[in-house]
Amino acid sequence: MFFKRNGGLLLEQQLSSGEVNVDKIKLFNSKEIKKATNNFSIDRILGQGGQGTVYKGMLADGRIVAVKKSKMVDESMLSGFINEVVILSQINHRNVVQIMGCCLETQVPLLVYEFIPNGTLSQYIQGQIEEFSLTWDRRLQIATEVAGALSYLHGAASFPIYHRDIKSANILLDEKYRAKIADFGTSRSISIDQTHLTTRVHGTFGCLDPEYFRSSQFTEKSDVYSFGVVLVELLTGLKPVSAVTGSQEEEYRSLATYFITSMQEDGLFNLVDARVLEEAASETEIQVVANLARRCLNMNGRDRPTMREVISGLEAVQMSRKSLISAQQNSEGIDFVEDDSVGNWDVESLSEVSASY
Ligand SMILES: Nc1ncnc2c1ncn2[C@@H]1O[C@H](COP(=O)(O)OP(=O)(O)OP(=O)(O)O)[C@@H](O)[C@H]1O
Repeated sequence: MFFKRNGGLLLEQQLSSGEVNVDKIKLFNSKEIKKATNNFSIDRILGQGGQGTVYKGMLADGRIVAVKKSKMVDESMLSGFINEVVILSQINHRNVVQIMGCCLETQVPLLVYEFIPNGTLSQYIQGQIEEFSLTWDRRLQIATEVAGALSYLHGAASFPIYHRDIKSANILLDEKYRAKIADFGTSRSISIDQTHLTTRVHGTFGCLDPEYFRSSQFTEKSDVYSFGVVLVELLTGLKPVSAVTGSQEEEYRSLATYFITSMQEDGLFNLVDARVLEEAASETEIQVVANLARRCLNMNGRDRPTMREVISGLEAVQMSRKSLISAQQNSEGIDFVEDDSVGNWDVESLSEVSASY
């Protein structure tokens, strides 16, 4: 009965139509999941989101998993769950969280993912996890990884997939602090939704493309906008939306607007996180990343870069840094391994290319 009510028939239909990668999706039984999560014990809760609660669990074979339990039952939310199964089953990318299967024979549907141990990017940016602060190199690496995953979703997968809710709270960090994009509940693939038109606007305030908000037309450039907000968070260490202090009524400031205005008024460096200012080898590095972020946040989607362009901008900064470190080690007489990918990057060549980013 629950299997039917939780969209099991819809999933079976997708399975038989070949839209779901059957090898990747295991249908778990409820006993297995109850045992794995110690009957959904409170001390196993990893986090709570709009769609439900996520628990840590251990399967009988010893694998550690994250189990998302929906907080519905509202019929309209069911499609979000099945949607996430269908989309994730088709994605194979090292920077996208892997789905392992689902369980539909419980009162509410359950999704089972690989467990990602180091929390969310937003927790680090906002200093909620104090024992580890993100270096400038790690921030650049995370941004490049997320950009790589989005570029894959937009173009390299067998058909385009739009995430539609990119934000630092949906970027998980693994044991080596590598990024994994999570939460595909509202994502869409073009093969499922040919029109790209949606009646309900999905996304998160502060991270949502204003053009999509006006038109209800979601494009790959809407994900690019949300990525721009993440890039600004990494540069500044600020939240996407924050309450304006001292205001009588509830007033909120959008980081994207604040950032663009500050750049226009030559105030970029007042906004940049202290750690980034300290660790960047030159202001040009920060300027290149800030210019990229500004372009991602363009009001007009057509004027935003593709994720591919964003990757080459970020890689230019990373290569310039690597090249600088090699040169420093060389001048200090430290042995270093020649890295051909680095090339002859220096601050000047980065300055030259910075205009194009
Ligand atoms: N695979 C995972 N491994 C470890 N922790 C996870 C995993 N998936 C989710 N979490 C934790 O659970 C929290 C909520 O997850 P998620 O954002 O997917 O839920 P949601 O209900 O869909 O949220 P949203 O409000 O963004 O729609 C995350 O912020 C994270 O802390």
